[in-house]
Amino acid sequence: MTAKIIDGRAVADIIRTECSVRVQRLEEKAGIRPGLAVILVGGDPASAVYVRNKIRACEAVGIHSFTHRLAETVENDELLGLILRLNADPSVHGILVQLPLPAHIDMARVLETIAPSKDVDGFHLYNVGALVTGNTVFSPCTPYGVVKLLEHEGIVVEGQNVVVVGASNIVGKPMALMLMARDATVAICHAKTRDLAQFTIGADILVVAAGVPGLITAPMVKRGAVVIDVGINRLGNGKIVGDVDFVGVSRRASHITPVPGGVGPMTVTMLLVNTIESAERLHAMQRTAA
Ligand SMILES: Nc1nc(=O)c2c([nH]1)NC[C@@H]1CN(c3ccc(C(=O)N[C@@H](CCC(=O)O)C(=O)O)cc3)C=[N+]21
Repeated sequence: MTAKIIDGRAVADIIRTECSVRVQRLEEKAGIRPGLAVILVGGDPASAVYVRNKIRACEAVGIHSFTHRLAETVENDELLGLILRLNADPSVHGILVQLPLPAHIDMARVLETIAPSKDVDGFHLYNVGALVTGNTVFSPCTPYGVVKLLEHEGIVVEGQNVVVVGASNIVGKPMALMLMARDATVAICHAKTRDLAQFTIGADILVVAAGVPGLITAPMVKRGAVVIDVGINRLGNGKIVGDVDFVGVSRRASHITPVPGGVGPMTVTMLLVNTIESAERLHAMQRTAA
């Protein structure tokens, strides 16, 4: 068997076109342009590239972007003060603080200061709780992107055995919750899991977000499985690879996502979707209040 390669850029393009239409409609009906504020602390080159990509993606669909670059040495209070001002700014519908943050910054405090109604990453505890209980406000962008990729490929989740490798707050845990909400049977594996292969071999759908290049090899994958690779690892030679041995696993899986060009472009796209949804929701709330 040779797997179908799921083209994340193509699906992202379709959704971005839908985004442009929604932005235009909001402009015509309500005179509102969705706005996203991105806060970047420090000069990490990878973060700078990601932020630039997010800004470019916003502009392409007509979302207003506001970038705030703060020094590596910024004090907690200054960052928190900026967030409070953005919370109160009616032209801002989404606030994203690029992670990771420098060690002296209290990340939990930062995430809890973002107004839940503008938390387009879905990292605020309120939004985490909403996701757990099935009252989702904002789905975290990467797992949301995976769900949309599966939908676009016509891959049924209900009743399937899904294994998520990686238990981070940003990907693994919300991914498991979102798939449970869609009636999959979900197991989560992590760095302390004994005999990882014993779990992965049973997966109809295998989602890998461990950050370990080459972690998943062909013998660990069931024939005909759907394999979603969330990993992004930069090797010594500058090459970017996922967590899955793409060539080997392609011979066993029915579908596989490449890196780059798989989940990554979807992450940015779902940020756009969340920002537009936020603008629509905040606008509807203001009308109710008026
Ligand atoms: N508050 C916050 N929210 C985030 O969503 C967030 C973050 N912080 N910190 C960093 C991670 C990483 N992330 C990616 C987004 C897009 C690609 C992406 O577009 N990748 C392309 C290009 C890969 C490349 O060439 O580097 C691809 O996979 O095809 C990757 C990674 C969002 N993150």
